[in-house]
Amino acid sequence: MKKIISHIGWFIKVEWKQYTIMFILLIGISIISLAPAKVLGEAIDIIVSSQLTRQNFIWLFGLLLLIPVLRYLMSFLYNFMVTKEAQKLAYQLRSNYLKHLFKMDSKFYEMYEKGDLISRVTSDLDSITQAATSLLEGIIFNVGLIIFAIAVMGMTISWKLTIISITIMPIGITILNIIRNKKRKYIKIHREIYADMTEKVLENVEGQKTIRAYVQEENDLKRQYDAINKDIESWRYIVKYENWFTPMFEVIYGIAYILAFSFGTFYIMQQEMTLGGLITFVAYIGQLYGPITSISGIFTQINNAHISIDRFEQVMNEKPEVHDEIDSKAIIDFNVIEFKDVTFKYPFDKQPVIKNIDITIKKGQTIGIVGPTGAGKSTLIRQLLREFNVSEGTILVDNQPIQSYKIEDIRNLVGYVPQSHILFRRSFDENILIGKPNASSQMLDKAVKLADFEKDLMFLHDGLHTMVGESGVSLSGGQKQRLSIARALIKEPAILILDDSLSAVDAKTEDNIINHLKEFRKGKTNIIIAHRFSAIHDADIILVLESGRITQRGTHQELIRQEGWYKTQFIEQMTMR
Ligand SMILES: Nc1ncnc2c1ncn2[C@@H]1O[C@H](COP(=O)(O)OP(=O)(O)OP(=O)(O)O)[C@@H](O)[C@H]1O
Repeated sequence: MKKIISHIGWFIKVEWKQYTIMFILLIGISIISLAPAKVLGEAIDIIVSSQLTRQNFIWLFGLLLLIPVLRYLMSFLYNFMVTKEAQKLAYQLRSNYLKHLFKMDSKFYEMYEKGDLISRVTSDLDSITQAATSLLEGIIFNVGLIIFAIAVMGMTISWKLTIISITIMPIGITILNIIRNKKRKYIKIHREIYADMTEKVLENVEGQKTIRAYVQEENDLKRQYDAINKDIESWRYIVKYENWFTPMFEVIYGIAYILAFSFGTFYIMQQEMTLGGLITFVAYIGQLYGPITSISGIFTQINNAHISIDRFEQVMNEKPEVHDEIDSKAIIDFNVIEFKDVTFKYPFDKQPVIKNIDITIKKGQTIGIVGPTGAGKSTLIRQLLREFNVSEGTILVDNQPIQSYKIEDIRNLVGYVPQSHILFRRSFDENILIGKPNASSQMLDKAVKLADFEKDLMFLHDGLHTMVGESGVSLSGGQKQRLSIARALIKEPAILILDDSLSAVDAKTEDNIINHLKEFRKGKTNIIIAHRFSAIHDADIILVLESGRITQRGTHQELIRQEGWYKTQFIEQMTMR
């Protein structure tokens, strides 16, 4: 409870006026809920004692009519407000979470699976929001109703009967507590199993084409069913205790009725209470059932919310290792970038992927990077995106460590075209404009031209306004590559990185793009990772990376004269042509 309040205290502080009105409404609703039984009891006593007059009748009739109308109005207002507050809170928590995810670095995304992150912002967040809003109702309304009912029963009907009837209640409440404690143990496990199931469903949706291509539907479905079964199994544990104990609570509650009825009849005979009093009393016993079980439900909700808050806060408390310092410097262009003895190891790996790298990248140069698959080419160049901190050595930008600059500025220097192209379900131009949202239409046209995408436009029914299908499925591999290149080019970045981004285009298109880069990116830096040497042939410097180390460097002409990986591969590629 304390945890929930401290977690959403800021929200209650901001919304205190609404919370105060809701508090007053709930007290009103709980008092008014008790009124019909009381009026009915009074009416019966008046009838039994033959004191029913026309005036009494109109008065009682009016009251019985007014009570539900008032209750309806108050409940309507309360429900309206509570729903609005729940939505506001969910919006705030969700947007804070999403903002936080954007701040996190690549290490964080290696630690958490997508499905897990999604379940934290959906089911966990729902349980926090629910607790934060329904707790007020649960506690104020139910506790209020129990207190008022017992007070009315004791003060206006019979203290003795009240004490006799409610002594049985603690046993019932203890039973409800047992159920709650047993459930708590399994809820945490269930949340983890649920996250795992979400991850598997996501993987299945993303990879369904591959699964179908390899006719693996049955195997994959089996994996899915296993995950779903595990989820159901864990939920079964949770409801098991409920199914065992809830009927016992009903039996004990029934005893309260028997006690009220038998002792009540006895007190009527003793003329210690009236028939109307007993009817009101029994009606109140009935009215207490809901609040008592609800309060136990509230404790379950509190438990769930505690677990969810822990899971939610675990993510929110993660700090990115790659972050800005207060005195981080701004940078809009550079002259020279130097890798000095850089070694890098992925956070959860034992061995470094790139080792003792020394390179100098000057403004205006075109650098080619080649090497066997898995040699570390992408890893090497992605260091410029500041996804991770290097493990050893330094990267200097104009003689200052790269960490001393604002991360956003460093990323803004770079236009990175990755190997796997992420296209969004937006139009072609919107996909390109992600590179520079405020670009003019001339800049857009130029980027399309430079990426050699112009020729594809005639096949699009609505030109650049045509929608790209889900994850770009309606595009060929080469079209996706060129669209991604246009996105990077529109940014007019100081450094353009093509990470094996020409692998799916034909030789002529590759030639066109390389020629466009030479022509239009004069004075800017291009880094091209490629397997086909034709793409890096004219680079100022070509680096050969093997097993994470630079084994050769030089121009194409220099490298084909040296014995080594480059010459061997070059001859192989020439003979295959
Ligand atoms: N996020 C990651 N976490 C752990 N290891 C990784 C990660 N990304 C890449 N690796 C590993 O680092 C090594 C180098 O990968 P990298 O993608 O840099 O090579 P590459 O030379 O670009 O390969 P390719 O030519 O096939 O694209 C590989 O062994 C790969 O498994």
